Amino acid sequence: MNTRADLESAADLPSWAPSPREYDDLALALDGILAEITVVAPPDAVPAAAGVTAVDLTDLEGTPVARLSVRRSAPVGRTVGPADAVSPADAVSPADAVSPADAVSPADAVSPADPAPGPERWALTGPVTPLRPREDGVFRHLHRSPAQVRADLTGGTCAGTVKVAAVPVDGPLDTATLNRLAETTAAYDAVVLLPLVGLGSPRGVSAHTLVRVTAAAAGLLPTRPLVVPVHLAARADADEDAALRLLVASAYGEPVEVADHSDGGDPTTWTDLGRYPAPVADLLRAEHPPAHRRGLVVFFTGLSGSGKSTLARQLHDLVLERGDRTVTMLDGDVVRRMLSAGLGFSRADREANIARIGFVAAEVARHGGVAICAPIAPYAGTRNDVRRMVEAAGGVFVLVHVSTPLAECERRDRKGLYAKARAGLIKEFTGITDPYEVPTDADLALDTSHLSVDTATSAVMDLLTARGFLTAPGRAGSPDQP
Ligand SMILES: Nc1ncnc2c1ncn2[C@@H]1O[C@H](COP(=O)(O)OS(=O)(=O)O)[C@@H](OP(=O)(O)O)[C@H]1O
Ligand SMILES: Nc1ncnc2c1ncn2[C@@H]1O[C@H](COP(=O)(O)OP(=O)(O)O)[C@@H](O)[C@H]1O
Repeated sequence: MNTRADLESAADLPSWAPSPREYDDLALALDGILAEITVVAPPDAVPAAAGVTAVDLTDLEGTPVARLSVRRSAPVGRTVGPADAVSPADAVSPADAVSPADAVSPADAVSPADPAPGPERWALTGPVTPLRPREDGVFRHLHRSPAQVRADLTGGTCAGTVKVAAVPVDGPLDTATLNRLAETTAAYDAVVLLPLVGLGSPRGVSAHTLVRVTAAAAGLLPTRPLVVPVHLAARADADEDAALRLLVASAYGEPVEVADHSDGGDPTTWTDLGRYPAPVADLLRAEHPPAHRRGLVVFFTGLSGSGKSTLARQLHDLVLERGDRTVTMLDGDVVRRMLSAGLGFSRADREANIARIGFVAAEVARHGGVAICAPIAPYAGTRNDVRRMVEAAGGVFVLVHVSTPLAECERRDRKGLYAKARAGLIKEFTGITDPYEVPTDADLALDTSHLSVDTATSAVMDLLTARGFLTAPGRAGSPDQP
C-alpha cells in the first residue's frame, strides 16, 4: 500500500478511468494473477503519453484505486466510428503484446459517441500497485486473492501440503458435470470453484447469477468447495481465453477443467432445465422468464417519412390494448426534444442520439418492459450497438426496416423537409445529402407504399407472436366488440 507521501507526490500524475474490460484486468493484476495490464487512453487524459511513467487508474467516480507504472507505451490507431473500430491485432504492436490483457476490443477502443477522426490513443502497459482496497465487484464479500485462499486453506501452516483443485466455471454446472467434478476432485484436500464473472465470460447468465448457481451447485458436492468469483474478461480468441483460464486456475491451485462448451450456453435454448440439479434449475428459471415476459425492444429504422412513427404509434396502442405488458415509446422526434436536445445531424450526433435511445431501451428491457423505438438510425454499426446493449440487458431486439423508397417518402414530404433539402436549405439530410445504410439484418422489412398501416402493424404483431414475445391470441385481456 502506498504511503501518504507517495500519494501526495502523485498529485501531478495523469489519471484515467479504465474501460470495464480493463477494470477486470486490473482486478486480476491486483490479485497477483496478471503481471501487467494495458489501458488505452486518449492523449488529453494522458498528456505527453510517450513520456508518462505512471498513471493513476480511477473508478467511474474518479477516485484513484491503483497506480499503473508504465513500462511500455504505444500509439493506437484511431478510426472513424464503431463500424471501423480498431481490431486487437492493429491496436497494439506485436512487440508490446506481452500479456493477454493487451488486447483492445473494438467496444473499448471507440465508443459510439466518439467524434470522428481525432488524435491517436495510447496503450499504456505495466504492473499496478493498489492505492486503496477495492470496494466493488460481483459478490465482493466472496472475493479472495489466490494468496488469501492459500492462507485460509492452510491455516497459515505448511503451505504446499494442501492439495487444492481449482475449477474455472463460466456457465451453470449441470448434474453430469457435477458428478464428473466430484470424481475428478475426490483425491484433493480442497476444491475452489472460480465463477468467471469478468465482462463477456459468463455463458447465458448474468455474472451475479453465475455466482449464485455455482454456490448452489457447490452446496451439492461432498467436498463443499469454496466459491471465489474471478474478474476474468473474455477475449475474442478461444485459445487466449483457454490460456487465461489456465493462468487463473493455476494461481488458485491445480487447474481442473470440467466445463462443457458444447451447448453454446444460449439462454433462449435452455429448455432442458431437467439436466440441472433442482436448486440450480430454480435459479435459472427465475433468471430466464418465458419469452412473453422478457424485455423486448422493437426498433423501427428507415428514412424520414417512411412511416416509422405511424407504425410505432399503432404498435404501441395494440400492445397496450392487450393489457399484459408495459410500453415505452422512444420516437425520433420526441427523443430529440427530451433526451437529445442540442444534438444535430452530423454522424457523431446521430450516433450519440441512437446510443442514448439504445441505453434507455436496454434499461426498459432489463426490467422486462417493451420499448418501441422509431429513429432514422442510418448507421448499421450504431444499430448493432443497440442490439448488443439490449441483449446484454437480457432483452430481445427486433429490427423492423420501414423500407418505403425515397421517392415515396419525398412525395409524402409531410414536413416539407425534403423540398428544403433539395433546395440546399438543410444540410446532411438523410437520403439526399447524407447516407442511409440499408439493414441486412432486419427481422422484417415493410414498404408502406404497398401496405396499409393496419397490414404493416399486423405483420409486426404476427412476428412478435410467432416468436413467443407476445402470447397468442393477439388481444388477450382486451375488450372486443360483441
Ligand atoms: N438533416 C436531417 N436528416 C434527417 N432528418 C432530419 C434532418 N433534420 C431534421 N430532421 C428531422 O429529424 C428527424 C430525424 O431524427 P432522428 O433522431 O430519427 O435521426 S437520427 O436517427 O439521429 O439520424 C426526422 O424526423 P422523421 O421524419 O420522424 O424521421 C426529420 O423530421
Ligand atoms: N402504410 C403506411 N404506413 C405508415 N405511414 C403511412 C402509410 N401510408 C401513408 N402513410 C403516411 O406517411 C407519413 C409517414 O410519416 P411518419 O410516420 O411520421 O414517418 P417517419 O416517422 O418515418 O418520419 C404519415 O403522414 C402517414 O400518414
